[in-house]
Amino acid sequence: MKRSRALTIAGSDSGGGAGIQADLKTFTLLGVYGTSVITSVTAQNTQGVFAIHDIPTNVIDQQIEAVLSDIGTDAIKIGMLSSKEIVKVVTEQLKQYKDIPIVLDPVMVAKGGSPLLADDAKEEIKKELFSLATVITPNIPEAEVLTKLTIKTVEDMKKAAEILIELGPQAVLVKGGHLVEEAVDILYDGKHWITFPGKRINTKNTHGTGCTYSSAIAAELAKGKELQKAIKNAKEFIQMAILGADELNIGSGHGPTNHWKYLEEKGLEAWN
Ligand SMILES: Nc1ncnc2c1ncn2[C@@H]1O[C@H](COP(=O)(O)OP(=O)(O)OP(=O)(O)O)[C@@H](O)[C@H]1O
Ligand SMILES: Cc1ncc(CO)c(N)n1
Repeated sequence: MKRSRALTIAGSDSGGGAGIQADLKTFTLLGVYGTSVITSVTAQNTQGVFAIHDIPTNVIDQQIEAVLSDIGTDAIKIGMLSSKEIVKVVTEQLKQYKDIPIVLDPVMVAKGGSPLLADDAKEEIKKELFSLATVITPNIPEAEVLTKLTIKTVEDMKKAAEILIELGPQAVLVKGGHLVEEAVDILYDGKHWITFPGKRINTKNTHGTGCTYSSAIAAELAKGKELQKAIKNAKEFIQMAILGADELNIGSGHGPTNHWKYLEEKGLEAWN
C-alpha cells in the first residue's frame, strides 16, 4: 500500500516522549511513513534535560538533502532548532520546496523550564522561517515571547495571532494548553477565526504534547487534508493521548502522552 510521507526536523529526546521520537511515533500511528532530520541530541527524561548537543550544520544540511533528494515528503514538521546557524541552514534548504506544507512549532523551553533555543535564534526564526510556514503553532509562553504581550485569555490569544500573522505564515494556531480553565486552541489565517475547543485534562503527564500535536497536524496534511480538518483530527489525537497518559505511567516526572490511544479508539480508520 502506498503511504504518504512526513518529515520531522527536530531534536532527539532520549526519553522518547517529545522531539523526533514523539513525531515518528505519531506519523506511524496516523499511517504515514516518517523520515527525520536530527538538529540536536538531548539527554532527557521525564524529570528534565541534562545535556544538549547540537548537530553540525553541514550534517543537518546533508540529512535534509538525503531525505528530500530521494524519498521526498508530503509535509514537514519543524520542532527544536537550537541555534541561529541551525535556523539558517534549515531556512536555506526549505526555500527550495515552497509547495510542501510546513508545520512550524517554535519550540523554546522543555516542560521543566530548560531552554531549547538560543535568544538570537528566536529573531532568526521570526525573520526568516515564519514566512515559509503553512501554520505556526506557538503555545502561550512562546506567543508571549514572540509578541511581547501578556496572554491570559482567549481574547489575548487572538491579539497575539493578529501580530504573528503579520510575520508571514499562512496561518497561526495559538495553543491554549497553558490556560487555566480549558485547553482551547485558536486558528487565524488573517481573515477567519476558528476555535478548537478542548476539555482541560488534569494530569502531570503532558511531556511532548506540543511535539505530538504539531506532528499529528503534519501527518494529516501529508495525507492531503485541508488545514482545518488536519487540526481537528490532530486535536482529537492529542486529547486522547493526554487522556490515556496516566495509564502509561512512564518515568517519575512529567511522563509522555499515550500515542496509541487514538489508534486504539479509531481502529485503522486512523490511517485514512
Ligand atoms: N492538560 C491538558 N488538557 C487538555 N489538553 C491539553 C492539556 N495540555 C495541553 N493540551 C493541548 O495539547 C496541545 C498542545 O498544547 P501545549 O500548549 O501543551 O503545547 P506545548 O506547551 O508546546 O507542549 P510541549 O512544549 O510540552 O511539547 C494543545 O491542543 C493543547 O490545547
Ligand atoms: C527534543 C525536544 N523537542 C521539543 C521539546 C518540547 O517539549 C522537548 N522537550 N525536547
